Amino acid sequence: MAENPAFAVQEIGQSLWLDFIHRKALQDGEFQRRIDEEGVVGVTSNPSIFQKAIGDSDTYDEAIRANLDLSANEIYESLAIADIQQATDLFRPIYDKTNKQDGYVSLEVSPLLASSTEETITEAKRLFKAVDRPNVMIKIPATPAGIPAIEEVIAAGVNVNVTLIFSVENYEQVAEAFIKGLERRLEAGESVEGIASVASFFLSRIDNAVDNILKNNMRAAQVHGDTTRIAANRRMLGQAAIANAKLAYRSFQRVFEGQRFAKLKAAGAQVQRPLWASTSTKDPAYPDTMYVDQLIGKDTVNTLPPNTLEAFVDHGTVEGATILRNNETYLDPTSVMENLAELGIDMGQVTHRLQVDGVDAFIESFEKLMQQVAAKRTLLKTGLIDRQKLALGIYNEQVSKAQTEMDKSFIVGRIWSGDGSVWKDHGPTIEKIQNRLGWLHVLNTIDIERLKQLQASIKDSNVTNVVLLGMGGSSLAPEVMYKTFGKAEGFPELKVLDSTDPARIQAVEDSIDLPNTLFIVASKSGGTVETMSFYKHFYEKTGHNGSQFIAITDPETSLAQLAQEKAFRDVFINPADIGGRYSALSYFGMVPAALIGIDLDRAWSSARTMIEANRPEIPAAFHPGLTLGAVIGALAKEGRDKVSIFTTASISSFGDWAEQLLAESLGKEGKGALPVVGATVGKPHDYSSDRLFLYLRIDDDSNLDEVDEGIRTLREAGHPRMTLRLPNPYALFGEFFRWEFATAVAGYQLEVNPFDEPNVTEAKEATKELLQHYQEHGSLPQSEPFIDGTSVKLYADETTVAPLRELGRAHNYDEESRTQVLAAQITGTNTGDYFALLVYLTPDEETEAKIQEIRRRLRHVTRRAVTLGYGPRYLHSTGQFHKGGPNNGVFIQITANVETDIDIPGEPYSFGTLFQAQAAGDLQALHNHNRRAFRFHIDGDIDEGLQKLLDAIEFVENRNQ
Ligand SMILES: O=C(CO)[C@@H](O)[C@H](O)[C@H](O)[C@H](O)COP(=O)(O)O
Ligand SMILES: O=C[C@H](O)COP(=O)(O)O
Repeated sequence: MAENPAFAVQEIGQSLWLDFIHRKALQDGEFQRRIDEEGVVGVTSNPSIFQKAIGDSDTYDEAIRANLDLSANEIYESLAIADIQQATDLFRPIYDKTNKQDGYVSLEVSPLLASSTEETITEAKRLFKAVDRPNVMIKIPATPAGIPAIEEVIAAGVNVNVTLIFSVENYEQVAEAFIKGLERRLEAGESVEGIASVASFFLSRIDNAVDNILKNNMRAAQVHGDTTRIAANRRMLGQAAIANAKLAYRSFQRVFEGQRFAKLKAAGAQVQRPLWASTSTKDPAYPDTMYVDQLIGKDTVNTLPPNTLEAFVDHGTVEGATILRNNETYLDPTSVMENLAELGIDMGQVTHRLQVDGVDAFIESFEKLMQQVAAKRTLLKTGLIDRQKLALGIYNEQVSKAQTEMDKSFIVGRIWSGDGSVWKDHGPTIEKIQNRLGWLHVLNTIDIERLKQLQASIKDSNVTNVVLLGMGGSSLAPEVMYKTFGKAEGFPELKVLDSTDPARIQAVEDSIDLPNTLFIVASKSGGTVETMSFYKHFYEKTGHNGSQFIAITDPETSLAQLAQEKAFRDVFINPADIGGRYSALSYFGMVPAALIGIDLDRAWSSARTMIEANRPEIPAAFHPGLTLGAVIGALAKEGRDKVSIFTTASISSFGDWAEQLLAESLGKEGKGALPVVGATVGKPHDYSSDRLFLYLRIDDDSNLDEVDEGIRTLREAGHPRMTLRLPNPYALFGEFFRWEFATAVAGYQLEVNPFDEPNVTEAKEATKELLQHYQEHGSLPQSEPFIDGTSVKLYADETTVAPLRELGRAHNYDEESRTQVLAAQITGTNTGDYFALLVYLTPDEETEAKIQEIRRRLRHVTRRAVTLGYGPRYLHSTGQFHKGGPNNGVFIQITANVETDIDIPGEPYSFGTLFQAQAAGDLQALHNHNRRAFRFHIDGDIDEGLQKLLDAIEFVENRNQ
């Protein structure tokens, strides 16, 4: 007997078929290898198999792309038929060699037709013709509607694989239908030769169902302490399926060795072989080849999924025609059935249910596949798949694992259905999260027609400027839009005011034509101190002219009320379930977009395309939001938690928006991924191994080649990278959504709630207390600098200073030298640390250039990530991460004296005092979290002061050389 069990069974008269199909395996030689080495002589497919092949892989993308105008069903059919044809051609030599006994490939009729005889008949004949190969078998279920169809289709000369058979009675109906079909042919004078059929009898599902009942029985018997009953039930575990198949085989022998069939046989008919299906063991307690070893018999087929086939080839046993025998483990089938009946198990009922469920499961797979194909078609039409490129090197595996896990946990579907438990297990947080998912539904909640009317009313009007007053999520997206698109012809300019620095407020005021300016007061809460202070200032400046104001806020906020009282020009009430940083596509982003003349239809269509491409039907492997989120989350978990975002020139402000989204959503509970934005692309040696690079590029942007080159060099040096190619700037409206979705997904990965910002309020509270002190004492509290130079003073708490002194000593630094103390801090960081420059200066050109130089040099010297944020703006963005994220930040707060000041109408403090109190409040909050933070206060010329910081960096650089 052959040594390989897969060939040995053939000698007993059993054929092994493969229960699997996939284009890749057809093309890369896997099928041929299985024919050659594993004795495979046929193939079965079903809707679940095609769902996995077509729906869950990218192998078919090219073929789908070539058929984008077809319906999902037509696309599926063209793919399936092409695979079946390729497989039939591959197995044709076997078909010829075995004289039409083997070499068949099965294709199932749509499971949606399982309850209609007529439609099944038509469909089976149509598919048989469409595949157009003699060795194809059309699969028809053995349902009540299927049985008459089988007879009819056999009579028409079609090869049939009857599927979903679970009971012996049903098997006998199938055999009867087959024989009748052949008899009709004989009667009609037609040939019965070469018409092949198999009857697919399912195994593991029967054991699954019966074992469940037995185990329930055992639990019940346990309650009564009935050990005899427990034992009787236990003895029957794992017996039902094999016993049932053996009984079916007896029927087979009776029918096909009987007189009636003899006549057909004489006319050249083949027997309808029983085919064992559902043969992978589902209960890991059972041997993985039990449905193969025990069911070997002449004139049978066993169709095996790849794993089971491999297991059988590896360690299967072939001990003759086991189907005819019993042994100590697998008992006599008749007695098994009697025992099961005695234990109250009605096999008729069990098998009937299994067939009904089986049809349903195939329908489910089929429908899922249709949705996936439709979604894939949409996705391919958008070009999004081709435009997202992962180059993650060794991290590929983690990311695909994360994708698979999320697919299995239905994360995308659960997010879309508003399931807050995706992020938190239980408790009131779930409800809070559920009230933060409105960004998913902007297409239904934002009234674009109303925005178009607003747009029309502004175009060519006397409004020359729009000033947006708002912080963080209420201002960042409009800023990106204006910086990217500018203003369209006939529309006003947009200025974003998000700083309490009096010089900046003055600069805005000086740059506008006040009477012709429209102010947008944008605040979700309606109570943000900066925003409302700006409002008070400009409301007074306009001479209390409410018609120069528009409010964007949540329902029933004090701002909504104010807008009504002061007769604002317009009020946009935003859905309350959209959090600030997820509000780009809500009124917070779209009202300013309308006012600067952005093409709203184009913007909305870009957003819509992306939103649809993120629907649950899109498989995890291609899902744009899930993929980006998986990359960010999985790499952060691997220590690549500094997310450097680079863009080409025209969309360079996108990073500021994404920075808030990622930092504030993920930086909490000591975890997070730190966005690093606005930096120049460095050389590989500027970075250590804590980076992930995310690159957004516009296809024909001005500096494309330069950035491409820089990024390529980083990738070649082994840094992981994901590139998102955008066809034009309007694609940003889609990106807003992709990044929001991705952030929600990364929040799931990092097990944090991505919709709250628990640590932002701490700086606010500290600021409030300082302002209270100011009110009571006429000045902000003063602390003692630990280095008191003439042009620069350094302040910090003892937790920050003590280790610095120690480090300084180790390096023989002068404890009183500012440069050397700073140098100690610059030198004294650990792997994974980052620097944050928190700048409370007015960013004129010269200052900005110097700060950028500091940033670049600091990165170069330390290879640490260096972030840059202007206060108080960053408080509404990275401020959350600084305090809530991991304690690996070193904070250098840069302040200066306020030269000119502006009063805030109705408040006892000025903008200048507020600005200073915000800096001091944040420093205090950082210290409260034991962060290494110090204040670098410039007392005099800014440029000179900043030079001192550069000197310290240079000092370290020189020491390093
Ligand atoms: O019907 C045939 C062969 O005719 C098979 O393709 C059959 O559908 C499969 O073996 C089963 O669906 C697999 O079932 P299971 O292992 O998932 O329980
Ligand atoms: O990111 C949001 C900012 O903290 C501002 O909040 P707000 O919209 O309630 O004014």
